[in-house]
Amino acid sequence: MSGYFKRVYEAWIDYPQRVGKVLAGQYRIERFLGIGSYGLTYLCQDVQSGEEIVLKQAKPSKGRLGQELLRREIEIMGQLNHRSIPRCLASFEEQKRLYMVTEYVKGQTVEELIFERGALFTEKEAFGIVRKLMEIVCYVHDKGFVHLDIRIPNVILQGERISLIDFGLASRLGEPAHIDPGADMELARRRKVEVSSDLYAIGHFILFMLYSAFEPKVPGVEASGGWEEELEVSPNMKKILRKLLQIDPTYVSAQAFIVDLDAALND
Ligand SMILES: Nc1ncnc2c1ncn2[C@@H]1O[C@H](COP(=O)(O)OP(=O)(O)OP(=O)(O)O)[C@@H](O)[C@H]1O
Repeated sequence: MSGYFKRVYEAWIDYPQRVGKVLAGQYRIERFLGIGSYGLTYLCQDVQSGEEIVLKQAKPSKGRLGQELLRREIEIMGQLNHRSIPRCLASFEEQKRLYMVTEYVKGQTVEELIFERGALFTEKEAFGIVRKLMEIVCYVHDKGFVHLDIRIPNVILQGERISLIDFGLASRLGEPAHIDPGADMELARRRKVEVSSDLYAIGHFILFMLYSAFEPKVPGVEASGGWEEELEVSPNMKKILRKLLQIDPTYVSAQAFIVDLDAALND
């Protein structure tokens, strides 16, 4: 199939289901939340309990691979039980399509806060948020998994509460990594099934928050030295960031990072 027809075909089969449709006789679609690499996500109402829930469907164009990845996500989420991770409530198949039902997390993603609401994070706020995030990340690691997709769209804030969502790429530690042989170094650092991949992703997560408050000294002119030149980061936090981002030898565990983080936060 030519590239053009493939794209048209995929857009057609991946077209979101209509608002108001009831799936499994229980979940009424209220709003289409988004389409990711492998799934379509809806906000639904559970007509039995009245609760809002999130329904994730494997992307039809991804065929068996999409179904397999969703099955994996269901299996992993079923092993996680933490108040800051949406619980997997059910899964079902309808018309040969697999669905996962999870709790709906209210609030805004860090991506929405920065890019839609214009939120500005100070260094203290950014590292304070990451300190809370690390409690969730440590729980995931202690359970024997890595998330592998810690990014600003996957962290939701609601007041003081913080949640980590989207376990679509999560893997069990020790499993082989699924890295495309053509992947660049950046992607390989994020996708290796190792704790360091989550820490590397957290380094970038922090940079996004710090850049929210960044104003170039000369408007429109980028510094050549990247974040180390552009951002005003305290020496302790800079050392931490260099380790997270693997510029300096990285942390051996999430716990080792937390020790440094706590020391810097209490400085
Ligand atoms: N449990 C949840 N509670 C609240 N919002 C959620 C939940 N799960 C997903 N979302 C939201 O639904 C939207 C789509 O999410 P989803 O994870 O399917 O795709 P994505 O993040 O856009 O892409 P990808 O899966 O490729 O990372 C996002 O805006 C996300 O914030």
